[in-house]
Amino acid sequence: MIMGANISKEFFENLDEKQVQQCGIDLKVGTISKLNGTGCIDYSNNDRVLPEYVEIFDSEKDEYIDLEPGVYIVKVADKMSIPEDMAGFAYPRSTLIRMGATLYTAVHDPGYIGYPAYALHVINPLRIKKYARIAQVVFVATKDSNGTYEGIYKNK
Ligand SMILES: O=c1ccn([C@H]2C[C@H](O)[C@@H](COP(=O)(O)OP(=O)(O)OP(=O)(O)O)O2)c(=O)[nH]1
Repeated sequence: MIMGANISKEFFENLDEKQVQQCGIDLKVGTISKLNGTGCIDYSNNDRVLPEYVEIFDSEKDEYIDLEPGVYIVKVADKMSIPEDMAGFAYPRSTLIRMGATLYTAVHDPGYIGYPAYALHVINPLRIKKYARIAQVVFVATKDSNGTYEGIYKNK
């Protein structure tokens, strides 16, 4: 079952009412980075390498950015703390899709705490203004989870 927003808003600090949707929470843009170099993904994580992130926008100090088609990494400005018996799934806002851009997102694990990062695929040129709401996250109850998230992205 998807949690109603009156439950999931408790997983965030400093939310604005505008972010509280019917069954999800809208997430704001924090920073935007370009990718530089080659990533490496393997089985054990021993050889895991993330490409260099070159920050090109920060909602704290910039008003807007005009993005050309390409792939960028967006770090959201909202910190979430997911309970041990829930998981989160983030989607692009439909407004973003209607402008010819989308997000690629993964599972938000039980026990995860932090500011998620998503890949933003800009297909049609796009202006993003500071703290734009670009994603919506929904939370579901998990049954019999195998522990909580303790990986390298926790508290980042
Ligand atoms: O699009 C997403 C989805 C999730 N997360 C956060 C929440 C999630 O709990 C955490 C780790 O995600 P995942 O388990 O997919 O990471 P991994 O690549 O398997 O890394 P690890 O080795 O730390 O498990 O990252 C994001 O930042 N972006």
